[in-house]
Amino acid sequence: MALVMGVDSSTQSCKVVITDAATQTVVRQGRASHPDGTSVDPEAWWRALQEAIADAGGIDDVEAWAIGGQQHGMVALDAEGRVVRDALLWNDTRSAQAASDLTAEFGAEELARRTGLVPVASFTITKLRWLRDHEPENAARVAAVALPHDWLTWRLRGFGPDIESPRGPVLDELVTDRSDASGTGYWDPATGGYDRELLIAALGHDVVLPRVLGPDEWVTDAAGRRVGGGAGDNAGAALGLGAGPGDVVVSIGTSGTVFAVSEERTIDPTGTVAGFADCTGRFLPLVATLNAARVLDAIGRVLGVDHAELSRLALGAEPGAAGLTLVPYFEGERTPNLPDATASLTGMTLASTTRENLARAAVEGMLSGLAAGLEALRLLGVPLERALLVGGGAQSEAVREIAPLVLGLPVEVPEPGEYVALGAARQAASVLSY
Ligand SMILES: Nc1ncnc2c1ncn2[C@@H]1O[C@H](COP(=O)(O)OP(=O)(O)O)[C@@H](O)[C@H]1O
Ligand SMILES: O=C(CO)[C@@H](O)[C@H](O)COP(=O)(O)O
Repeated sequence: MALVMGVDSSTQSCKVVITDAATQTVVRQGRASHPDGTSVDPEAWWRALQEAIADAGGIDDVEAWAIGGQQHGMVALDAEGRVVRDALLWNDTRSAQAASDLTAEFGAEELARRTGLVPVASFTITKLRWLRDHEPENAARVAAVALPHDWLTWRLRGFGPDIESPRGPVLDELVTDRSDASGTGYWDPATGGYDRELLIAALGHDVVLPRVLGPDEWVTDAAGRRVGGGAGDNAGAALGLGAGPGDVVVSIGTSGTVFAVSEERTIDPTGTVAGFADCTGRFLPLVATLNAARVLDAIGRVLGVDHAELSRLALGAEPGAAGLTLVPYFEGERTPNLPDATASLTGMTLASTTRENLARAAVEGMLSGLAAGLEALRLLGVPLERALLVGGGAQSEAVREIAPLVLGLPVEVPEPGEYVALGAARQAASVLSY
């Protein structure tokens, strides 16, 4: 039996699955936590990856691997391969002004046409502009820019700055895949090439960027094993789920995302739908919100209850929560683009202000952002027949029951599983020709 490893290095944790390459059956798995915060030292992800691999029983018997991960984070490296500063994550909104500046300089339509994206603070290009404007000395030291999954792939292949990495800082060995490259804001989904003019406009100078591996391309690690190009986490989930035409994946993790696999690339000059690529050679129109599973975590904390009790409370209230409405912009918001917004609770009367209604308003408010995303996909002509609900928030019974009402689509909840890591494992199996 040939074994392969797939990884999901997500916002909150690192998950590893080791599967039978022929059947995709999970043989072993492991996980480790990531630190909180929107600005993180990538070394913490590297330690978590090693911990999760150890938790999964090691990879000595694995023949190929691939890593999926949270998208967009800026991992800036100097000429020696050292990280220049903590990575700015997809949910760090400090680059909101940089996003507006870049949009003003090039125009939303042109950027959507050239990259599939209209900049918001989540995208890597805005983080590079922020670095140029706010930390010019750090910006000047940047020799390469990678994304979280690119950097971890590079480290696990045996590259890196220190004696721990005997293969040395070979920046040209950085690789990525189409899906994550398409979230940078300086990659063109039409040509599959980087848009260096935009990169230079953002950072101020040219740098090494990871080579974009095609769906069946692979590199090797220090042990000679095949390594796939990996994936952004959403594209990884689409692959792991085997999502097809008519399916829309609704993922409730730290981010809320709705996305579909499409044969055609999408261009949305309003910026609501990101015109990402997937990791199989197709496209992945996607809408993302900054406020998803943590909305439930926050309201659970306020009510002093765990997830199970929060769910029970929410299901004890009527639809509409007697008019209590939570607009859950706790971390600002990305869709709609309101980086400085805060959350609000309205419709409070003596009658409506109950624990049950507050729990229900949290679930309904969080899902409403995703329903707006579905509508935006529908307006772009993406066929939507059923929703596949995944991510940590999908473990909530209340979310599962209320989702069809708010989303207005039949909702299927696949067997609980680490679909991003499973997608990465599927890619690893395919580079072994399974
Ligand atoms: N039963 C549950 N009900 C609601 N939320 C849950 C439940 N179980 C886990 N979560 C939440 O799901 C989130 C983690 O989901 P995950 O998809 O792994 O996130 P990410 O991919 O962003 O790291 C956490 O915020 C966690 O509290
Ligand atoms: O920014 C996006 C997609 O554009 C997010 O989906 C990130 O990729 C983080 O994902 P999770 O860790 O929340 O799953």
